[in-house]
Amino acid sequence: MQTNKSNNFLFPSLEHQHIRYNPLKNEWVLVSPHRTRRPWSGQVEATAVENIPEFDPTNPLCPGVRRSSGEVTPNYTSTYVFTNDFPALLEEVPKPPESDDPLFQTAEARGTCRVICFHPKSNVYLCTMSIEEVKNVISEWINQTNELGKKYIWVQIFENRGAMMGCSNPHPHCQIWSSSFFPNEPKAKGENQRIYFEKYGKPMLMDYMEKEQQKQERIVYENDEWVVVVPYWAVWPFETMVLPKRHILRFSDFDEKQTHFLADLMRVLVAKYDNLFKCSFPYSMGWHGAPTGAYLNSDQRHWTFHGIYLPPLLRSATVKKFIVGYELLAQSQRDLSAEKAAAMLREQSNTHYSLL
Ligand SMILES: O=C1CCN([C@@H]2O[C@H](COP(=O)(O)O)[C@@H](O)[C@H]2O)C(=O)N1
Repeated sequence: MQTNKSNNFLFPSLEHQHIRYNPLKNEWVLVSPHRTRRPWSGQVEATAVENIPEFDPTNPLCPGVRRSSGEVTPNYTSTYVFTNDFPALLEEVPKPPESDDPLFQTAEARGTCRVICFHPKSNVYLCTMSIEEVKNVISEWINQTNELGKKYIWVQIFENRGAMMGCSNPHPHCQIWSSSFFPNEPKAKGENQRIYFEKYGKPMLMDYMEKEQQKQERIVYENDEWVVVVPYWAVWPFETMVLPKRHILRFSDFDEKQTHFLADLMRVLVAKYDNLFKCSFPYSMGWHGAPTGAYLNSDQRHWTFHGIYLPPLLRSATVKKFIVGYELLAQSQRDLSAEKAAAMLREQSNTHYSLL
C-alpha cells in the first residue's frame, strides 16, 4: 500500500481535480484546485459598518429594553435566555392527520425556540470577551441542553453571525430550536456514525481526529482538550470542524477542563477568522452530539460531539461563495483546497486584530 506521501507525489491533490468522500454524510465533494487561478468579476457585497454601540435603547436583546412580547429584558449581567417571540416551533399543537399515501406523508412537529444573549453589551463578541465570559456561554449551552434534552430528542444550538447570514440583530447571541423530531442533518450523521462503529468498533470522529493529528495537514489550532480542522471533505472555503480529544457524546458530558479549553479554542478560532480579511467573519455555526429525549436511555457510543463552522466568505471581506448551479443540481464543489484554507487560518494570529 503506497504511503500518503508517495500518493501526493504521484497525484498532487493540491493541483488536480478529484472528488473527496464525506463519511459523516455519505456524500462526495468535487475539488478543483486548478480553478483558483480564474479571474474574479462577480458580485461584491458592501462591508458591514462596524460601529455597534455598547447599548441600543431600541434593541430588545439589550438589558432593560421591551421585547415584542411586551416583556422587558432584565438588566442581566452575564448570559440571558428567553423564549423566541417568533418561534418556528410551538410546544402544544394538534397532531396532523395520518396518511397512508406514501407520496403525501406528514408527521407531528412540536418544540420550543429560545434566544441566548452572550453578554449584556452589544459591542463585544466571543473573540473580545474574556475566557470566563465565554465559559458562561458554554455553561448556558450545557444547561439548556440538559433541560430541553429531557423533553425533546433534538436540541439544535446554532448561531447566525453577521447580516450576510441573515442575522437580524447585532447583539451577540445565538438560538436554540429543540424538536420532537430528529432533523435530517444530525439524523444522517448518526446513521453513518453507527454504521462505522458497527464495522470498526470505534467512533468515526475519534478515529478521524487521531488521523488528522498524525497527518498534520488540515489542523487550524489545538489545545489540551480540542482540535479544530478544515475537514478533508469541507464544502465552504473556510469551513471548520471542532473535535474533542477525549470521546464525549453531548454537551452534558463536559467536564471543567473541556469547558475551559473549548472557550479558549472558540476565542482563537473566531480571532483567526476575523484576522483573515480584517472583518467580522460571517458564519452559521452549531453543535452536533448524540440525540436526547428517549435516546438518552439508548447506546449512542457511535456519536462524537463536534462543532461545525460554515462561513461563506471566499476571497475577501466582500466576496462570498454561492451554493448554486452545479452545487444545487449535482454536488458540492470547491476550488481552494481544505489544506490551503487550513494553512491560511493557521497562519493568522490567535489574537483578534482589534486587540493587537
Ligand atoms: O423582541 C424580540 C426581538 C427578536 N426576537 C428574536 O431574536 C432572534 C434573533 O436571532 P437572529 O438574529 O439569528 O435572527 C430572532 O429569531 C427573533 O425572532 C424575539 O424573540 N423578540
